[in-house]
Amino acid sequence: MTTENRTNITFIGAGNMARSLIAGLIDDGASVDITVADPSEEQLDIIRGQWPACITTTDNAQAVSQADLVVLAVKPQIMQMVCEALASDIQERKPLIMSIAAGVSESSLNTWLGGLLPIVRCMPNTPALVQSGMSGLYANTRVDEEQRSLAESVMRAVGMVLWFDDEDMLHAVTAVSGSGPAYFFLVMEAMQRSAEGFGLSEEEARLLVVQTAFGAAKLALESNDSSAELRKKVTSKGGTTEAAINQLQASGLENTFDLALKAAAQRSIVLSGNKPAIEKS
Ligand SMILES: NC(=O)C1=CN([C@@H]2O[C@H](COP(=O)(O)OP(=O)(O)OC[C@H]3O[C@@H](n4cnc5c(N)ncnc54)[C@H](O)[C@@H]3O)[C@@H](O)[C@H]2O)C=CC1
Ligand SMILES: O=C(O)[C@@H]1CCC=N1
Repeated sequence: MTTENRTNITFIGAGNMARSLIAGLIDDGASVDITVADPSEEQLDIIRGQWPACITTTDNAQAVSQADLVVLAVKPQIMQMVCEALASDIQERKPLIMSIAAGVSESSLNTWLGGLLPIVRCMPNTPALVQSGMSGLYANTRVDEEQRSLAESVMRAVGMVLWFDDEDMLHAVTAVSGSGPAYFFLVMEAMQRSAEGFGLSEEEARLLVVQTAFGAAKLALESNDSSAELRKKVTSKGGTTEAAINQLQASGLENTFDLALKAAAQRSIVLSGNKPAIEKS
């Protein structure tokens, strides 16, 4: 922490997810000073344009020199190279490390960064951009209570948080909520195309589809009913919804979703290079 009790947070990588988190932290009025490092001036220009108070640099090592928390927000494929290049600077200060990369294990991060570090792995999702994110978190044993609450407060600024004691469960979180927004967007795309096929304009179709998706999600969040019970309440016997649901079920929707989520979890397992419990069951 700095003397004024402000927290120095450094983002390594200024892409979509980093921007979602920065937006949430700034909108939330969090007491933080943010530094962002990225080799792309184009990416840094977006940060400077949207949040002039952020310090930006193309030098990762310089960016971590004052950090209390380093958020690793680069693609999994380059994480090893980025971490190894930062190891000596990180070892000097030993800040809390938070990685948002899919499928990169805590033990790999710890090894690449020189060892004995407090590390939180986090799997957020893009609705963090509108402070409606869902994040799964896992902390290693070197993370103390203060660091745990720092990591949680960053992610709470952009949505809801669930902690897991078993790191392997982050494969499931990745498959469900990390990648999940894309599944709903695909359903919305399909509904929009079909709506336009009825002769509705693009704007009319978009409003009907998106507001319906929002309303369904809000109702599911606020209701005590399960999704199955809420669905039954829309479905009149012999009515229009039943006709649609019968069609969706006949074409194997539930099985397709099951296979899709398993493919996402499997990809997360492959990226991490190990065999977690979720695969053994
Ligand atoms: N997009 C999503 O929905 C989610 C992504 N994630 C994870 O977040 C991480 C970032 O993903 P996105 O933001 O979508 O990717 P992105 O491609 O938008 O951002 C990655 C950023 O890293 C920068 N970069 C490249 N080399 C660098 C280096 N050597 N040092 C510093 N920065 C470097 C790139 O210029 C780019 O700005 C990934 O590990 C991904 O697995 C996690 C949850 C959801
Ligand atoms: O597709 C990906 O690999 C990342 C992780 C979860 C969402 N996007």
